[in-house]
Amino acid sequence: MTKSRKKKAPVTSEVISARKTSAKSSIIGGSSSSSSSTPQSSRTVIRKFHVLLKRKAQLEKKKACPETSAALDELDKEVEELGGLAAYQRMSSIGQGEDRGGGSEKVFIGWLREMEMHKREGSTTKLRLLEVGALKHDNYASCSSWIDCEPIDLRSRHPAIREQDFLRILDDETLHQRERWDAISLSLVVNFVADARDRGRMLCIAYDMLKADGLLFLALPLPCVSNSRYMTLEHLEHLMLSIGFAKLRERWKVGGKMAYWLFRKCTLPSRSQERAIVGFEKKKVLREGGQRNNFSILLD
Ligand SMILES: C[S@@+](CC[C@H](N)C(=O)[O-])C[C@H]1O[C@@H](n2cnc3c(N)ncnc32)[C@H](O)[C@@H]1O
Repeated sequence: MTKSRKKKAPVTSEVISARKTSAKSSIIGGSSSSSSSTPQSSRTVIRKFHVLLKRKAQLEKKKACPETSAALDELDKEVEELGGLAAYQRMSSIGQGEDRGGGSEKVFIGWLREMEMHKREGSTTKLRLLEVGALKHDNYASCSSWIDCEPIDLRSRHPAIREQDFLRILDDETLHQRERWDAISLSLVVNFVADARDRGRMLCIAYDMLKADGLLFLALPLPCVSNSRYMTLEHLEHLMLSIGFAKLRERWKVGGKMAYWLFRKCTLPSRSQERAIVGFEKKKVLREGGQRNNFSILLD
């Protein structure tokens, strides 16, 4: 008897392999059609994107053959019909505003104020912030007297947003990005990356780019940590520590949609200054149950 496979509900988090040039060109080249902009329709479009782009990322990992290539073309067409990354970004900005009562930056700014970072006001050096995955260019405009923000994204929606793949930022040596930033924001970006090892790599790149004691703001959809087979709040905290990030703040509520953390870059504990990846290089089931999602972050 054949076992009927139950379709898993898509996790809002597991999205596309935007890193890949092929993916980038097809997704970014979207025609920005797409539906109306009610919160409900924006969520539907986002969900459709996530499903399509996750399938695309899975196919891209397969060995090249005519069937795979035809299936990829078909997926590209469907993504294109939805409007490409342009439509995804537009819908994200609508949906997120509604769901969260504004952008994540409000949480981050609140924490920075609590830590009296705004008292840099009047001093000659502003807090240098790299905002990765910026839908808007002016999220931190209200703090421009003490925050100097550089927004970047895979696809820029404004001339002030630099088009840059964060996963490739260190390849460009002319930028001298290493240990240059006081703070980095990764809000709903890590979960956008389809590959678990690329997610880990993203966090390690953030570590390398921060100055000593620099701050990392991380925001994820809560189910990524509250309902994943492979991830718990505690596991995330341990993983971050093994990269070299100590938790300063955390915010989420039971039944909520979002989870936020603030980490401080600390000196790596081992003598060789290498990351301790033991326990984080392979997926391990941490939660049983049928209705779980598969979100994970791996280090190598
Ligand atoms: C869901 S939106 C989140 C936007 C915003 N940060 C927020 O919290 O509302 C994710 C954004 O991250 C961008 N993004 C994803 N991967 C990226 C990467 N590797 N480098 C730069 N931007 C990336 C996407 O293009 C998209 O605009």
